[in-house]
Amino acid sequence: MALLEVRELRTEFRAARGSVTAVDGVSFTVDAGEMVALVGESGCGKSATAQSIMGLIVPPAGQVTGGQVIFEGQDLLRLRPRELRAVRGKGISMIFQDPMTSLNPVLTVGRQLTESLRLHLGLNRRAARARAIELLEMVRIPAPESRLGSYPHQLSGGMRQRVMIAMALSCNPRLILADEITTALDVTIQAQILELLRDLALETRTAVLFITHDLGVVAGMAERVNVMYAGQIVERAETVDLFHRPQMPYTWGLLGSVPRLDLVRGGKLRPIAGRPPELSEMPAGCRFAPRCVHARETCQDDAPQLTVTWETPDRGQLTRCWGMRPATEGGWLSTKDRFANQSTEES
Ligand SMILES: Nc1ncnc2c1ncn2[C@@H]1O[C@H](COP(=O)(O)OP(=O)(O)OP(=O)(O)O)[C@@H](O)[C@H]1O
Repeated sequence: MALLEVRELRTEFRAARGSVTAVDGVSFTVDAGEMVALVGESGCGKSATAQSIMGLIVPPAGQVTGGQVIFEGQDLLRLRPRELRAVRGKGISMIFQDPMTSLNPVLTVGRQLTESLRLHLGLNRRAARARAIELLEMVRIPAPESRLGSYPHQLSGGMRQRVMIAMALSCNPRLILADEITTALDVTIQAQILELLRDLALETRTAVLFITHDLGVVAGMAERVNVMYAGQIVERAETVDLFHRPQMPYTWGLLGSVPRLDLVRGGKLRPIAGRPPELSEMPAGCRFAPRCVHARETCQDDAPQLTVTWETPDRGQLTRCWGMRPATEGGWLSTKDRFANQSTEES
C-alpha cells in the first residue's frame, strides 16, 4: 500500500464570478521512503495540491470539493481539525519556498524548534534542547548550540532553509512536502540545500513530495515524476524514462527550457511559447492544445485522458495526449500521424 494516495483531488477557489478549479482530478501516489516530484509551470496547481493534502485550503478562500487523500490508510479530508493537526508535523511536514514566512521572526530558532518538539513529542525542556542541537547538527549548521539563540533574520537564506529542514524532520515524519524550497536561494546554495534534503531523507527513510517548476532540479532528486499542467497531471513516469523518452509535447517543452551541458554549442534554450490558460477559461479539449505546435482538430475538441502509453512488466509511463496511443496499441503514433498537422514554423 502506498504511504500517500491522492485520488481524484479537486480544489476550487472563489473567483470574481463563481469559483475556479485549480486542481482538477489529480491522482498520484508516494510510497514509503520514496522521492516523487510534482513539476509544472507557475500557476499549474502544485502548491494548491500540497496545501489541499495538508488541509490548508479552507473557506472562504477555497475548498477541496472532491477526491480523497489517503495517508497511512486514512482519508485526511475526512479528519476533524484536531486529528489533522496530529498528522501535521508527526506524519507529514511541509517546507515552503520562503522560510521567512514560516519561521516566526520574533522567536529564536531554538525556541521554535523546542516548542514544536515539546508540543508534538511531549519532550521536556532539557530533552527538547538536546534534540534541537542534534537536529541543527544534522542539517550541518556550524556551532549549533550558539545558533539556538539566533533570530531568523540573523541567519542567511540558506541557513534559514536548513533550519526549516530541521523543523520538518524534528518529529520524524513519514512524508515531507517540499514546495519550491530553493527558488529564493542563490544557485550554488540551491544545490547544497537539495543535496542535504535528499541525503537526510534517504538516511531517515522519509518520503518526499518534491514540488518544483524546474525539471532540471528533479533529475538528481526524484525517482518518479508527475508533470502537471493547468490543474491536471499530464504525464507520469520514472525520472529516467521521462528524461529519456518524454511523450507529452508539454514535457518536451519543459525539457527544452532546462539548461543542459550536452547541448551542442550554440544550442539555445527554448522556453515554451504562450501562456497557460486562465482557470476561468479552460479549453474544451486538451488544455495544452492552444500552445502545442502538434495540435490537431481532435486536440482542440476533445479532452484526452491520462493513459498508459509505454510500459514494461515493472514500470509504466502515462500521458494525457492525443498524439499517443495506449501502450497496448503500440504507444507512439507514427511520425506521419503525429505530425500530420505540424505547423510550418517548426520545419
Ligand atoms: N487563494 C487563492 N484564491 C484564488 N485563486 C488562487 C488562490 N491560490 C491559488 N490560486 C490560483 O490557483 C492556481 C494554482 O495556483 P498554485 O499556487 O497552486 O500554482 P503553482 O503551480 O504552485 O504555482 P506557483 O509555483 O507560482 O505557486 C493559480 O491560477 C492561482 O492563481
